[in-house]
Amino acid sequence: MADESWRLPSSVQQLAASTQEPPRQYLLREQEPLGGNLAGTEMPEPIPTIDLGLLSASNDAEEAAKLRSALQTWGFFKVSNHGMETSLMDSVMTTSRDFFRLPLEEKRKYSNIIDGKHFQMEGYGTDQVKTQDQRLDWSDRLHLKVEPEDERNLALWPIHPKSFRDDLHEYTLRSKRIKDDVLRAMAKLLELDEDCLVNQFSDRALTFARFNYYPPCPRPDLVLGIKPHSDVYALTVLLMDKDVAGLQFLRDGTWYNVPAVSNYTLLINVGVTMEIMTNGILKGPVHRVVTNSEKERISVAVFYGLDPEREIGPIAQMLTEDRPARYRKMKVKDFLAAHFEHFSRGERVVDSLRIRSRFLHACAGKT
Ligand SMILES: O=C(O)CCC(=O)C(=O)O
Ligand SMILES: [Fe+2]
Repeated sequence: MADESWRLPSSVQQLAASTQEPPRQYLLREQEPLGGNLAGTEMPEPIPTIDLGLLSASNDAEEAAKLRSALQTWGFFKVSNHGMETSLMDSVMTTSRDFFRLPLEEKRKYSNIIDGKHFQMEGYGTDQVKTQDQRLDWSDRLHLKVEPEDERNLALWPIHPKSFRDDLHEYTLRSKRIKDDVLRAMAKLLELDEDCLVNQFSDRALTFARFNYYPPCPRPDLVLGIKPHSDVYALTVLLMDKDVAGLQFLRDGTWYNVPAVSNYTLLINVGVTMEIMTNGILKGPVHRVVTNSEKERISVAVFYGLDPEREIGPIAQMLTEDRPARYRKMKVKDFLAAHFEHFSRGERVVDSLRIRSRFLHACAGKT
């Protein structure tokens, strides 16, 4: 039988502890589609920061203008005055760190590989390896479905550290309020009904939490923590490591470093689902994570997606005669499956959904 062991890469954390030479599958190729130089450029301005309290309580015009500019220029921004206590963010970070410090056998109880061979989206491990020549990321992760709540697979929710489950539950309740406030502010900017975007997320909508762990890497010049991608869901709320930087966003062909700041930061970014729903007005920015030779790094991402059983496509209120649908409709679960195929090849799923411009012109010409 053919050797299929390449489908089951070892934990990167374990690899990092035992090697000075990352294996070939982790190394950047000569021709990288989105640039092989991993040293990013400093952002030309501080990360745009939106006072969410001010924006949602009084619809402050200055904050709304800042949000518009952040969305147009970067597709991501930091939120302040968001109602999430520092102690909760600290707890989530500490619990995440404690989880990754557990012995491998303990973490493997939550493995994303079933029966030693089948990959599932949820659980502890690495990304799915689909082809033998796929470039691998220098990170491990724990990926959990948080909503719908009745679909939580608690067998994959760690019981050590003890506070893990409660912290995650509490954290995602708070994070949901932030997501709703951001969606309302975005709807206003787009001149939609205030609840138009919030209402796209029914009680069957998906929420995932992903705990990313990047061990120190002996070759940060050649190895990425996460390959370039746009997040597939609608919105991401990212809790960043306050001590170690690594995240970079691509803008006009340049990779910009998101600096680490000394207190906990919640970064919000648009994902491809939102790009499609807004008919391309909002863009899911491409980002990646670089590695660090000395320090480990942790981030916690909460992803907000739609009900997998519904269709994804531009929302009706975003379409006009001058701006017909740019993306074809598709069932959300098929769209997500297509995304994971594209991601493993370092491509963006949204490009495959685009309605070709010739067709667009033909539609625009119709009365
Ligand atoms: O670790 C980070 O800062 C970003 C992680 C990320 O891009 C993701 O989980 O999709
Ligand atoms: Fe991401």
